[in-house]
Amino acid sequence: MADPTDTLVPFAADRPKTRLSDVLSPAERRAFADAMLDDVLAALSAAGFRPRLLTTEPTDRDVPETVDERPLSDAVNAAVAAHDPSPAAPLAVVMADLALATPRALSRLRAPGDVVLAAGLGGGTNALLTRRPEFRVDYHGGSYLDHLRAARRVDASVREVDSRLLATDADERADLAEVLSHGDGAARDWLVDAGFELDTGDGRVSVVREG
Ligand SMILES: Nc1nc2c(ncn2[C@@H]2O[C@H](COP(=O)(O)OP(=O)(O)OP(=O)(O)O)[C@@H](O)[C@H]2O)c(=O)[nH]1
Ligand SMILES: C[C@H](OP(=O)(O)O)C(=O)O
Repeated sequence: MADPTDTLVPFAADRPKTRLSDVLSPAERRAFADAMLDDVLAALSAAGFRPRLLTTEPTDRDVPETVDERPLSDAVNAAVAAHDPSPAAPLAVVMADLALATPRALSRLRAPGDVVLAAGLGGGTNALLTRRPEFRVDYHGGSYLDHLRAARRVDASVREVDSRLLATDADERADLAEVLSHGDGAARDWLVDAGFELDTGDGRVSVVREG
């Protein structure tokens, strides 16, 4: 087993998954976000990562956590600076809504390189690992390309991890079909218990909610 890799897991505990407001109530969005976080933390631990929540408000989880109310990028960059990453002590950042992430897929973040990036659908950055103290994150608004540029600015080598399992984050209604189709953890169970089913009509599979 590789040395435990310190890993930040950003978690918007106070206002999760607003883009799912069309299908979930505020309480349901928090419950679904918690279920996905359960899955991510389990997969990280199974892969030898040492997670620390970077949360907007305290949680009652048995996981080390840092509470930081600042916007996502500011909070993550402060934690990166405090960690001072190096090849001997890399730092990973893995989003809490990667409902399909497996230990095998997450282990690919340990690829060689100064900065390892796993893209998210829609131009985001769902997971990364940095071995360079100068690298800083810039989330939202097509962050994947921003992170490629940020790596170049500090002359950091980049390894890109092409993984459907890491690229799938549950942001919008259409993503729920991916979780129902391919998930096998708490997030999928939550959707089934909430009455979601696959709608296998013509074209791409979507979801319907019974009851
Ligand atoms: N600590 C912290 N985490 C955040 C913040 N915003 C988002 N996150 C987390 O970062 C990851 C990616 O977040 P997004 O998909 O952009 O936002 P989200 O809150 O999950 O969903 P939306 O509200 O629909 O944008 C998720 O794990 C979020 O919980 C923030 O301001 N602070
Ligand atoms: C955090 C953000 O997620 P998105 O807004 O792309 O879902 C990003 O990956 O830059």
